[in-house]
Formats: sequence, C-alpha cells, structure tokens
Amino acid sequence: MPAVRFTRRFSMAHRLIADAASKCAVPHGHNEFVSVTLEPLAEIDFGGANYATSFERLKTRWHGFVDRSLDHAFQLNATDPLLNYFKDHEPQRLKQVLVVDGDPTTEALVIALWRKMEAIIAAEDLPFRLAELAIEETPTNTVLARGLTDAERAWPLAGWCDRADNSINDILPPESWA
Ligand SMILES: Nc1nc2c(c(=O)[nH]1)N=C([C@H](O)[C@H](O)COP(=O)(O)OP(=O)(O)OP(=O)(O)O)CN2
Repeated sequence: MPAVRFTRRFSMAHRLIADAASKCAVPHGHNEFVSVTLEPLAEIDFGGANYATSFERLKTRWHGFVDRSLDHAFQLNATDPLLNYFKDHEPQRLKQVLVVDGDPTTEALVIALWRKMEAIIAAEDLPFRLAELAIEETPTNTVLARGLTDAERAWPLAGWCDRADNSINDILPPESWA
C-alpha cells in the first residue's frame, strides 16, 4: 500500500553535557528536517478518492506542533544548569525550551517525536501507523527509527512527549500549551 511521507524544516539549538570535553557542550544550532512516513491501516478505496486521508488532515496538527513548538526551541538535558537560568530569569521563554531525560541528542529527539506523533495519530483518529521518523540534523547526519523498543517506549523522557498537544517540557502545566 502506498505510504505518505511529510517533511518539515525547523531551527533548533542544543548542547550535550554528558561528555564535558565534547565540542557539543557549547550551545549551538542546526537547521533540521523531520520526516514522518505514515502507512494506511486499510486498503485504499481505489476508483474513488484514491487516498485513505487527505494530506491536509494527516499533517496539519503535526506541522502545527513543529512550527509552533519545535522551531527555534532550545533543547536541554533535564539536569542542565541552563534550565535554572530560564526558570529564574526568563520564564517567559520556557515555552521554547525542550527538555529530555539525559542529553538532547538527535536520537533522543527521534524517540520523543515518535511518541508525540503516535499521540497525535491517536488523538486525530487517523487510520495510519507511523512507519518511520527521521531527523536530518546536518546535511551529513541523519537519525531515524522504524519503531520503538519497549525500553524506548518506557524511557521517562517526561509526559510531554506522550501528549498530542504542543508541549515540549513538563515545567509548564499541560493546560498552558493549548
Ligand atoms: N550520536 C550523536 N552524536 C552527536 C550528536 C547527536 O545528536 N547524536 N550531535 C552532535 C552535535 O550536534 C554536532 O553539532 C554534530 O556534529 P558533526 O557530526 O561534526 O556534524 P557535521 O555535519 O559538521 O559533520 P561532518 O562530519 O563535518 O559532516 C555531535 N555528535
């Protein structure tokens, strides 16, 4: 069955602090592309609309999340002291701070976004399954998944990634992301 793939561009910044000697311990940014591949759960009714669901219905909520929340977010480790800077001095910017358990690598983001996309598919009642999610971090580095392991599903990235809203951290309450 034909699958569909949507790609969206976003800008981000992050820093990786687990390896203090890494060049990535200094905040830096990338212009990234996230692609999702969706497979219909049932046969397409050929001879009629010739699609299972319109592109617009499939991608509007997902791209809204990418544009409103992922684009220009600063991705941080939950233990990064920079998080306290934003909490104490610029709390109005917390909506642009994405937080994960451990370093905000592209691998971590792929897992977090997989879970977010699955939450959106369920909330929208889309008759599709997520077959692949890829993030092109740089023109020469791409990380992708074609499913999650039980450990990746249980990884306590935090509640935000399992909700179909625009949340990217759990510092702010769920109702603030509407
Ligand atoms: N496994 C991971 N390793 C690294 C990640 C990551 O997300 N997962 N991220 C980084 C940094 O973000 C870094 O900025 C990327 O650096 P680099 O590989 O040097 O990127 P380039 O596109 O410049 O690579 P070239 O080899 O020059 O093409 C580091 N590691």
